[in-house]
Amino acid sequence: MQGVEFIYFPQPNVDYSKCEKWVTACGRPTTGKHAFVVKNVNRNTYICTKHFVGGKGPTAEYPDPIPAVVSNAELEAFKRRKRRKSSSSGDSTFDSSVPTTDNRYGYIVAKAALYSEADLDKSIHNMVGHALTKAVEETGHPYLEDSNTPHRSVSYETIVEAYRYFTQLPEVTSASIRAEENENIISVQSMWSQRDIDRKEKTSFGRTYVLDAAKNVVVSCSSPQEINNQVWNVASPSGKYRAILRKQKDKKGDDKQYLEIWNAVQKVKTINVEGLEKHGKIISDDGHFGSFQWSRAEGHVLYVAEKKRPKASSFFDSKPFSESTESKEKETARGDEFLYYQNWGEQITEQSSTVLCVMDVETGTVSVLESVPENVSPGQAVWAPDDAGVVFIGWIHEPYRLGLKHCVQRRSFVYHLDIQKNKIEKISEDGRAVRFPRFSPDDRWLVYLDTLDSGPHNMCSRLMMCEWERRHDGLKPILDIVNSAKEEEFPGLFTWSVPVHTWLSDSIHLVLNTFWGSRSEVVVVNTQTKSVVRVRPDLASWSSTVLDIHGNHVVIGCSSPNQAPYLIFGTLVPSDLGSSQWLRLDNKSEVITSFEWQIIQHSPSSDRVHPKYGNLDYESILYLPKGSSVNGSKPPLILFPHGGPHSVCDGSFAFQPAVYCHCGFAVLLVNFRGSLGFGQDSILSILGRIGDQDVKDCKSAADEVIEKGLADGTKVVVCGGSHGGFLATHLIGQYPDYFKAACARNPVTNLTSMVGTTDIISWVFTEVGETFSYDTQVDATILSKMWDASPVRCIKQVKTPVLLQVGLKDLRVPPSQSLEYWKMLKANGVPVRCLTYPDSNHPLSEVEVEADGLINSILWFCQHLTSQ
Ligand SMILES: CSCC[C@H](NC=O)C(=O)N[C@@H](Cc1ccccc1)C(=O)O
Repeated sequence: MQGVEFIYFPQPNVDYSKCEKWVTACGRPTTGKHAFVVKNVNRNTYICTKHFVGGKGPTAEYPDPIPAVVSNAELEAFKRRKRRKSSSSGDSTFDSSVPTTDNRYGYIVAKAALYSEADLDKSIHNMVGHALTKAVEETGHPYLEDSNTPHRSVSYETIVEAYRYFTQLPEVTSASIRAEENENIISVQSMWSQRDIDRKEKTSFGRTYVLDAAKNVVVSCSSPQEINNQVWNVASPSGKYRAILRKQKDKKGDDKQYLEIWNAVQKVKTINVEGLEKHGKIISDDGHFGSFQWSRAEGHVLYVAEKKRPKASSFFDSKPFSESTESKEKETARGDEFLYYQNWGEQITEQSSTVLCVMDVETGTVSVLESVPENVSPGQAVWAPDDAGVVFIGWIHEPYRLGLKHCVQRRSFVYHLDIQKNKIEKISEDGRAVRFPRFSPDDRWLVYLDTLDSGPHNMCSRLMMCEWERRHDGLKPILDIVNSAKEEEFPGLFTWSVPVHTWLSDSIHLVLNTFWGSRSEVVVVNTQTKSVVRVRPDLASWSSTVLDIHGNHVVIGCSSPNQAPYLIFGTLVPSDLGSSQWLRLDNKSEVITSFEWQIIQHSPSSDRVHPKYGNLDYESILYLPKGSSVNGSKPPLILFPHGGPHSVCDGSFAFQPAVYCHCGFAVLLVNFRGSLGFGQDSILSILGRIGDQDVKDCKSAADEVIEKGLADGTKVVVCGGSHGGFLATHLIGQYPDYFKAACARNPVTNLTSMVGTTDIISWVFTEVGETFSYDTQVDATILSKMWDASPVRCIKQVKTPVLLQVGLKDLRVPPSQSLEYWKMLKANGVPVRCLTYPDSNHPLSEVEVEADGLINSILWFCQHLTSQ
């Protein structure tokens, strides 16, 4: 392995003079806050091999380190001096018994290190960079190697190899900032997720960066450490304690949860929360119900759990009913063994009714807050000022629950529960759906997001605010719905999440994430002037997402289609955002050299202009294999529309298109009208027009790319999941000669049969332009609209071979949608192959399933691109 290695530093108690010599030689400051002197050296001190002439560590000729940052001229001078002096130091030469360091990752890293951040970053950079370069060098673009006979040049081994290279790129999942006692010293704890195809799972690992905010430098960075069983890990406001919720299998193999309290040096206690039998499972950070928060006084932890269910027993269970068992007996429900508990749909099947719980850290006792109305499932709870109560979101679950995943419009309220007075009040307006309540650092202001409580499953949000003490005087929108926006203007707030800490220290500015065209942007909102300003921490990355805020410090995840995620730390100056300071925590992650990408703007042709909303432009992201037009051979094209339809391809690093493009395909991700980030009119424009407007937007985007000569119009395939699969199956029905192959993951194929089976019935009504209410019945007129919008309508035209990928546990688009389509294709003599994944639900995102689906799709495309 090329690159940097780390070796142990000589220990003062073993060889004081060598230690002292090395300390001086490596040229670190010996005074000031970050002084490096002999007394700082301990068993965890390492030195990077780049500190030695030759860059490979101590040699007989150059046994001692030199400062890391030396110019070539300085290095030559050092060598000359050394030659003149000859080797007269008397020091022992390199001791081969130096203990080896951790090399689990194929390169050697140190735990607490004496090295420059750049050194470590270079080693990672090299590792990933070499891997990818090697992949292209050794395998070429599998498809492009011989574009006339691609089926011969591509083997699954080649694709597997390419797949493996991409699994080396971790994705950041969260980060939190903590200030040490010395306020300039900041630590950033980051969590990452990485595919491990051999273990068939995603592994999580943590890395901690220690920064000197005043000097804007990274002081040290821990090696990655795998952390797989933490459900929550949250620091107390002072940073003195941590509450960790851990899941662990018991001897029977059942998942158990334990709540642990840690101080700076040790675990203080473990509470077997399930053993207390107060509630069901504590809910994780699921983006819907879950929250886990210390009280300001640090005496309590607030969390959300599934409600305890009464024990059900059979009618024939003949336990004697005695005095001593009376109270227990009352808790059991005879004949309820098979009672149906409705859940919250796709991927939220463990939640039915939730409860708010408070754990007393001192005593380890748990109280379930009882005053939440019966028809409400609470979640996203935060402590109210003075810890006197809690503020939470309550979703109304009567008359029945509609799936919550990817659906922001579910009827809900912001509630305040005064714990002492046991009094509950509604804060938000009626007729709305609300999310993410957040108090300002001075506890004066409360903000949250709201949308209509009906209509499309995602849309433009309002940012609402009230002054807490005067909350009864009303709420004001800080950001309102934006119907349409000109180029570069703010298109409205479109977001799936708001960081737990979202305010800057002045309690005036908020930092939020939003989709802005085909991009994820971080914006600073001034709640007084209502201005919205984008902050772009790094011009080298296209998309950014704020992960945590502390004071005026922010940590932001950055990436681009061809750049793996990395972190940037920033110190914002709210009055002059342009002078904010940025610091890259990881060295620039590898730019994937096998492809390039660009944004393409589209204006619908005059026949496609919306009758009500007029001209609405849209965009797409085109990935192009590098060198694909060499010798005039154009790459085949994968048209890849997103699902939703109210979602967006935001230009952050995306695994699937990256693998496709690395394998030699041009990939076109289309943000057709109806996507997030282009104003509310764009969202509304598609309602009643799915299967038509969106289909034409995608087809014409592909036409434009082909007309520009960027891809081969005779080699076009299409793929997509869910609504993207709906578009793929529509496209092959409406343009039977255009596509050589199609791949659809859990596609919506027939709305008339899906309306009774999906967890989000409302979607079917809304998207065909009908109003949904819980008691609406489908009649012949509505059914015919649904039929007209369905891909099965054009089944007779389909000629394109179809690969179906089906999660048998999908609640969103039930497998019957794919299987119904499969039967029709079979009956009509169209080549079809169907992969069913027994334990998968809608996204097919389990590592093994994702890999199987991805590789099969590439092989399917290659097979049918050549068999004409
Ligand atoms: C009744 S199925 C509707 C299709 C589904 N829409 C919402 O869930 C869909 O297309 N799902 C997308 C997931 C998604 C949806 C919204 C935003 C981001 C992702 C898919 O599986 O790709």
